[in-house]
Amino acid sequence: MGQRPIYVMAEQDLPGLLIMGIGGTHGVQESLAALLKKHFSVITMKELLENKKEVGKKIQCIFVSEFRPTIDQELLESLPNLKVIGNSGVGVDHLNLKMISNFGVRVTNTPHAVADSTADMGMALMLASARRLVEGSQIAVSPDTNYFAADWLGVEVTRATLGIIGMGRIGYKVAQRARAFEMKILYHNRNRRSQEEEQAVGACYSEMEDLLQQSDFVMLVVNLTPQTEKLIGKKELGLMKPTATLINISRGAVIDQDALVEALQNKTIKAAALDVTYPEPLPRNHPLLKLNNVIITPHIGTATVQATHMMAEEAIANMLSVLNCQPIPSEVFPQ
Ligand SMILES: O=C(O)C(=O)CO
Repeated sequence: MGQRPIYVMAEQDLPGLLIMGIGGTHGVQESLAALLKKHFSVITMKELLENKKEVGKKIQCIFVSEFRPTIDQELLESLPNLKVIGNSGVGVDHLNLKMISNFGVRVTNTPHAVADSTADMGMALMLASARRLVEGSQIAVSPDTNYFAADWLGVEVTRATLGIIGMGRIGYKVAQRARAFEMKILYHNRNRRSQEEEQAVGACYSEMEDLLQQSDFVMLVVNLTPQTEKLIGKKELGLMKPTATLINISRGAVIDQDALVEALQNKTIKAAALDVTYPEPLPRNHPLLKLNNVIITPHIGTATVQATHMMAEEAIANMLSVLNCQPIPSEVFPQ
């Protein structure tokens, strides 16, 4: 087959792309915008709102940034030529997939680009909690210099038991990392991994109950769906060891937060390390913020230079596939 000619399109001929985050471009760094501009005629929310009728017609794609903005019926009605929403990130719980598909619009996500950075975050939270990094850092910079390491004993992650709930791409990457720490790895997932995949990381499939009872660290890596909402509640927390730590890198709503506060206050479990909460950010008077056995980070699982770029690249590839009627690498369907 001969090589296809490459057409360089003039900017005005590029497909219109609306970039959505807070305030349109906010959160989409300059270099990212430059990357998107290579393939699309980039339109901000401000520009759309200034001239909905004319600008709305040009938009064929929406790039949804990590700020997870709301895409409602009114917006979709104003974009008659919209074909695809390219979500930058794997979780699409902020999108009403059924409503969007009723408009004949495809949704794509970026499961490959997020996997390493999110798995790293899970490990970082586990280590930080086990070794009391946040408390240690606060002590080290406090006016009190009269402290002893023996007062700040942590626990070792090495050779501890890790229970991974959700063994998709990210969960599996966590297992690969945990193997290097010689951890005993249990996992629970809708679908069991193949024997080869289990053996490659030394992970054993486990029922939820057993996993919760045996693990020193329980890490949540599931998607938020109606089936996983409040997956971890009072009963599940009650099954965990009093010495165990709960780590969440999925979505806040996967945990019944009131039950978690109670479990942490009553020392039903030892600690929690959360990159995600419900809502985000938590109200400043939320009881979780007052507990010293909790580490909370502001949903930064994919907040790395590399992941941000890879996510944009994966989203671009997805959106261009839709526009060019080619197989779509990562399409999300309504359940
Ligand atoms: O990819 C996502 O959806 C994330 O939230 C990563 O933290």
